[in-house]
Amino acid sequence: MCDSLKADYQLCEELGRGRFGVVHRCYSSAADTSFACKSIHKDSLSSDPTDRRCLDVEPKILHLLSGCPAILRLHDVYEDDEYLHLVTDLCDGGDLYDRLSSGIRLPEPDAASVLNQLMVAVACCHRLGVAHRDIKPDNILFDSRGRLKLADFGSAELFGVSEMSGLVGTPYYVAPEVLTGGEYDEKVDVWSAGVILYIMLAGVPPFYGDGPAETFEAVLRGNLRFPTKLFRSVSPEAKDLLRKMMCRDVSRRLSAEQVLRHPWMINGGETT
Ligand SMILES: Nc1ncnc2c1ncn2[C@@H]1O[C@H](COP(=O)(O)OP(=O)(O)OP(=O)(O)O)[C@@H](O)[C@H]1O
Repeated sequence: MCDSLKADYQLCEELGRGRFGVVHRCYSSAADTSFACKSIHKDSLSSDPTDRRCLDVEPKILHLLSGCPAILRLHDVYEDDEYLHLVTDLCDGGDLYDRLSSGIRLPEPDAASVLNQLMVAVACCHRLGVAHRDIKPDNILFDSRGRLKLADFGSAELFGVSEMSGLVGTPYYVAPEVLTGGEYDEKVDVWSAGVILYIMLAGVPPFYGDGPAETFEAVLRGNLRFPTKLFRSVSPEAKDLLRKMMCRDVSRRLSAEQVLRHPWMINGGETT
């Protein structure tokens, strides 16, 4: 354990474990507040360059985004021979994955409130030249007051400096242009957020198959459908927004800012 971390924070209970490390609650007596401390064990990262780049990229990008609302804020970074420790906002209100995992469907105003906070975060990333590239319910956390915090920037990339390419993301949420192997832009995040909106309203993802390969196939070739059984009570305005977020033609897909200005968002999901 890093001495300078111990001097600044008291390490408390474990909150969870990921592939590369463990997350604890930590308490700062100076600030009289609790934070989360993610400790990444450097040896647990394979020699895979994609895994190793998380060590560099995540703290740099979180630092760059530190003024953005609705993004997990990085407060401190500590490093020793074995570990990298990232001290961030504490999100003890759970994540969107847990809220949706029972196939629960949210009323439109609740879905609009989640999407609004998510798109404020995404629009801020895009203004600063950052594409998240792995937007999914597990990476959408809530603090104790229920405020949304977009997390996990280990797959994020700066665009504008060079073109983005490479297969990153998670099967249900990945945009089709990522799968075709060419270059793509930050609108991959709008597609993923559209998939999340669909799941919030329908309780199931728009594209899925038996296993990742079939899901990729469905993302690449499937039509966006609104089965009557699931969408009978969903408003035409919400369906219009879904079509415009999951538009295969990237030039016609809405930007994050345009999503925030869509009538369904402006009306907070309240329809007449
Ligand atoms: N800021 C936080 N506040 C509260 N709990 C957190 C916070 N960050 C992570 N956690 C908890 O710790 C667990 C592990 O988080 P971590 O970011 O290491 O991995 P992950 O994103 O779940 O998985 P992976 O990194 O393997 O893709 C999470 O599932 C969550 O329960």
